[in-house]
Amino acid sequence: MTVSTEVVGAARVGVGGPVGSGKTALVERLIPLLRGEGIDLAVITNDLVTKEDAERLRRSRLIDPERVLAVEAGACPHTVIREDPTLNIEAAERLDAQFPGLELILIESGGDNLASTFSLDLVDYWMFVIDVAGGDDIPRKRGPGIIQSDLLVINKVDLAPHVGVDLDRMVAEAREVRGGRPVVLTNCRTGDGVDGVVRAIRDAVPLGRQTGKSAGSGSR
Ligand SMILES: Nc1nc2c(ncn2[C@@H]2O[C@H](COP(=O)(O)OP(=O)(O)OP(=O)(O)O)[C@@H](O)[C@H]2O)c(=O)[nH]1
Repeated sequence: MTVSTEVVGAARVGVGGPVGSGKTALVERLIPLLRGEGIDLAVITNDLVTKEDAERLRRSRLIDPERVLAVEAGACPHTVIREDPTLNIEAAERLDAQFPGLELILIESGGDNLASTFSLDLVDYWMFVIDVAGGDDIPRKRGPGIIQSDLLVINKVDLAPHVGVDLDRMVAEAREVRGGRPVVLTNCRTGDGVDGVVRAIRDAVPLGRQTGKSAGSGSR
């Protein structure tokens, strides 16, 4: 049997995590690094009832403002990335149609709780961003975002000494509950560690979305 591998759009990478963990800050750091690697990029943001994150990215001038689309998620941020991702899928298809050759779309979820996950109908790969100020017991709580994500990003490592967090223990526990799947440490204030997120994406996600085979870690 011949398997078709026609490219039908950009690869889609989800960025989820609790409120204020640094998802937008991470996206702001990822954009120049990914573009610097020559990747044709766009971004979708999800906010509750505003377009604030999209407007922040457009204002930043890190990327052509037309390449940033906003989805208003309503009361339940996880609904539009998991139970019914239609709005996000439509936004991704609009970007694919508007920018032929688009290779990668970052889809930032609205801030949610430790249980939020992405539908593999929407994304090829997703990361979950937590921060050390949320407490070093967060990995031990084994929320689905922490366990199931393709990549766990522990952000705000600069704050560890200020909030009494034992970073080594936090990372060890995160690795243990994730069964060895990747964990990256970042400081999105300075950009430290963000190159590790780029490497993880590049290692796991074929650019462009292909029919006939599953991309990244999940099939859609
Ligand atoms: N010290 C420190 N602050 C950070 C870091 N990353 C983000 N912040 C700050 O944390 C706050 C929240 O960052 P955002 O990027 O808005 O977080 P978010 O996850 O997108 O927030 P929501 O979309 O509201 O869920 C901001 O004041 C950032 O400046 C970091 O690595 N270190």
